Amino acid sequence: MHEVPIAAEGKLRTFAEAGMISPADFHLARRMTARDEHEDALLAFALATRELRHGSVCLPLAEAPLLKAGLDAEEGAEQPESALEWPDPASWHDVVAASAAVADGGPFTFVDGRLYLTRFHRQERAVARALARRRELPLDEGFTVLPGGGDPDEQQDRAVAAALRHRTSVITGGPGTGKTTTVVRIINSLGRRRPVSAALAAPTGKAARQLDEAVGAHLEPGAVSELHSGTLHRILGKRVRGTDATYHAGNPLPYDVVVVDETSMVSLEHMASLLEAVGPDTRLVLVGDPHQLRSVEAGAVLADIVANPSLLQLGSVVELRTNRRSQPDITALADAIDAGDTKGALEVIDGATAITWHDFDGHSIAGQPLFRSDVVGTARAVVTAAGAGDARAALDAMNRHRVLCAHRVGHYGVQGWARAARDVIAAELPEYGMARHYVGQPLLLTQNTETFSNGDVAVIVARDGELVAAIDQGREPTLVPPVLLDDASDLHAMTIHKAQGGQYDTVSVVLPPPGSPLATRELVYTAVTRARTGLRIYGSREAFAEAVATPVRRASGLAVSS
Ligand SMILES: Nc1ncnc2c1ncn2[C@@H]1O[C@H](COP(=O)(O)OP(=O)(O)OP(=O)(O)O)[C@@H](O)[C@H]1O
Repeated sequence: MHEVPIAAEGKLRTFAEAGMISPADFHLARRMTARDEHEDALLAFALATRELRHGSVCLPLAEAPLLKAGLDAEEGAEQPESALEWPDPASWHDVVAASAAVADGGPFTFVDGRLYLTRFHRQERAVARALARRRELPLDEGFTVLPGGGDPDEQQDRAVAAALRHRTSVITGGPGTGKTTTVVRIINSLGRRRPVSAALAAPTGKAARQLDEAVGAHLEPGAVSELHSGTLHRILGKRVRGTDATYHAGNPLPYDVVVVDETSMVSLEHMASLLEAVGPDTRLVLVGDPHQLRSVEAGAVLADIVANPSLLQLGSVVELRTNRRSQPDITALADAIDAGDTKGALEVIDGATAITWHDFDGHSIAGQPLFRSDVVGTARAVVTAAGAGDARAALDAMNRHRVLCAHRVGHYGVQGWARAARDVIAAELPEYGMARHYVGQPLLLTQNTETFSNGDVAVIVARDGELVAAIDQGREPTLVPPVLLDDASDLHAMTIHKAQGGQYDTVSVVLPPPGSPLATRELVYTAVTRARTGLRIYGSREAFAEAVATPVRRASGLAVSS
């Protein structure tokens, strides 16, 4: 049974009962519109705020009847969605267009059949305008593409050439396709003429650090005069959330080149701030994998640009396709998932040696023999290294195997699988999990502080007879007293969302149950591409097929504008 706002009547009540709008959507829509607002207009406004919550920038009104019950729907709907009575399309359009809420200065904006919250429409226009301005900038023909050190790769050559030639370029590709390698070549090629100042940005502190390490280690001497790296927030000079950025149109970023990694996770709002702050003389290189899960907040600008490359100059969007890191079966599976080819994906799974399928219906996690050996083997290696005080080796051992779940709670979720893992390990390793902190304890940090970022990983190690927490921050882990990590969560399992940007030798993916609103193509793609050499999939074939057939819909005007 879905929560239904008491004040909802008539059509709004029916839609709330069906899980199509939440009480928050209803109240927000009501608060922003007139008391006597037409019922159908109110429905459109409530659906637009719901879609925003789910990551879309706008609601294309004509597509509203295709919407499914909310992502936060946990149980079956009282009213099946199919029984809902949608307003007649033409009169619905007219009623919304006539509402005072979409008039100039109103809280909503209705253009070309797309209904926005005005704030997001403004951000989208700002992104579109900035991209259009940058599309008019001259091409730079004078740079020479430096050869890469590895095997010939035509796409990588094209990507380097595109970034040298165009002020704005986009380099896409899955894990291991050479995105970082290409960024190094771009900066080295630019630096041949004169040393360049460069900023390396990413949506998370962890991704920014990884980029900094991977790129910094391979730059040619003298290629850069200055190299800054950090979260997009930090690079823009936003110290605290909500405060004004140091860099903006009136005070542009002082770099020759700005590289943004993991751009798929950048929201519309952050992209608007970034584009505003990048001056015409600064080269902008957006790097990422548009097939992954999107940003938590609204917008999917990277995917929009890939869907509508005319937003940029011709030839400035390049896709890298050769994965040199992951085992070929895993790459083949990722390709089939990405293509929405369920049958092909299942064939890859059945014929693969590196991938195993395990039917799981929500019962007896601990009864899965491979799960037992995966988690016990990993824990044994972590505990041995941690007991010997070798923090680096303990953290590396943690990357041997990772359990990734779609859900947070329940039998299919992180909670259930982490508990099962702890129990299975504790039965084999004495003292394991017996205290608040113990040798070999794997932790996921959930806060941003001066020392560490949300998403960082740590392990408890023994040093000189005491327990210390070693945070994985590059080659040299940072050591802190465990008490500083009191908010950390147990890392015997983690969500697929949190695993974005990371890779592990072997990954156990726990699919959501059939019918879960979380089951999407991007979720499964993100999960399987976290694996380098081995992949176990726990779930039902029905749930897998359902997810592969369900690409995430994120509506925006950018993807369709010209
Ligand atoms: N042309 C090439 N020839 C040989 N090896 C290559 C080539 N390009 C990349 N590699 C190697 O493939 C591996 C993956 O490359 P890289 O780290 O650049 O990929 P990526 O797309 O940035 O991966 P991720 O998204 O996971 O960070 C690295 O070990 C890199 O050295």
